[in-house]
Amino acid sequence: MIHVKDLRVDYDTVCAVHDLSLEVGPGEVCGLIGPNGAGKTTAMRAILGLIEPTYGQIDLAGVDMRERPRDACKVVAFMPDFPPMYDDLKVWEFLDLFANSYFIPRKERPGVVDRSLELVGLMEKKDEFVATLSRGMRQRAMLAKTLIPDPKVLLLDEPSSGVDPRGRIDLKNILRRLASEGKTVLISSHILAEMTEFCTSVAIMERGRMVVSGTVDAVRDRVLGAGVLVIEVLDGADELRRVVEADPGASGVERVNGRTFEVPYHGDAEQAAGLLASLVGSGVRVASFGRRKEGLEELFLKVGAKELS
Ligand SMILES: Nc1ncnc2c1ncn2[C@@H]1O[C@H](COP(=O)(O)OP(=O)(O)OP(=O)(O)O)[C@@H](O)[C@H]1O
Repeated sequence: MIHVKDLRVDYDTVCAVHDLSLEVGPGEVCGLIGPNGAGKTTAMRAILGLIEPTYGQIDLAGVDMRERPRDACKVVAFMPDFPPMYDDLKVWEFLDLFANSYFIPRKERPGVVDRSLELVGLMEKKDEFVATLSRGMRQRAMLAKTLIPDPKVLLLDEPSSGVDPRGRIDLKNILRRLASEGKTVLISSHILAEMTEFCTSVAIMERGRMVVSGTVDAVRDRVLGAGVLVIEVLDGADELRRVVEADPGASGVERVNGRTFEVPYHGDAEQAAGLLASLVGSGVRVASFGRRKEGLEELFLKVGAKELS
C-alpha cells in the first residue's frame, strides 16, 4: 500500500506540496487529479524517492522510503508519461533487457517476459520491433516493462494520454486485473472523465494541497452534497408526488419526461431506501430508482469552485 503523511516538498522559492496525506490500499486504483502546477508530479517523484521531501512520511508496502530507500524501490515501479523506448529492439528483447537489469536469472526471463506481455495483452507483438508499435501499443509495452519486477505498488503518470478509446478500454481492463491481484496503483491524469472508469478512489490536488480524497462515491457525495434521485415509474405519478413531498430528504420533484422524475435529495442511502419502500408501499409501480452519477469532470470543477479543505 501507499501511505503518505504530512508530505511537504519545497523547491528553492516554491512550496510545491504542502502537508499532503494520502492512503491507497492493496487492490485500489487511485487517481491523483489536479490542474497544471498542482504538485502531482512533485508528489509522485517524492513518493518514488526521486526528490528529497522537506519533511513527511512515505511508506510503500510497509517499507519506509526515507529510511530504507533501496528496499522501498524494490516494491515500487513507475511509468512516466513519455518514457524512452528502444525502437531497434524487438518487444521481447526490450523486456528481456529490463528483466536482466532487475537481475532476474537468464532461465527465468522468458517466463517473466511472457507473463508481463500476457498481462497487458501484447503477446502477439512479442517478435515485432518496438518501432512498429502504435502509440497505444507502446504504452502497453511500457506497462509490461513496468510490471517486470512484479511490483506491489505502481505509479503511472498520465498512462492514457494519446491512447485511443479502444486502448483506454484495454488499459481499464489491465488496471482492473492488476487491482484484482492486490497491486496498489496510483495514476496521475488530466483526463478526468476516464478516471471515473479506471479508479476506485480519487485524490484531488490544487496548488500543492490535497483538496479532497476518498472513494469515488464518497468524494462525489462530499463534494456534490445533495444528489439527484432519478425515479422512473410505470404508473402512479400523483401518488409519487405525494410520497416524495412528504419525505424530509427531498426538496422538490420534477417530471423530466412522461415516466421519469428527478428529486433533489439530501438524504443518505438509508433514507433513500426508505423512500423507495414508501413508494412501493403506496402502490407506485417503480421501474427504476437511483442516484444520478456525476462524472469526475463535474466533481473537479465543483472542488475548484468550493475550495474544500
Ligand atoms: N524543478 C523545479 N524547480 C522549481 N519549481 C518547480 C520545479 N518543478 C516544479 N516546480 C513548481 O512546483 C509546482 C508543482 O509542479 P508539478 O510539476 O509538481 O505540478 P503538476 O501537478 O505535476 O503539473 P502538470 O500537470 O503541469 O505536470 C509548480 O508551481 C511548478 O512550477
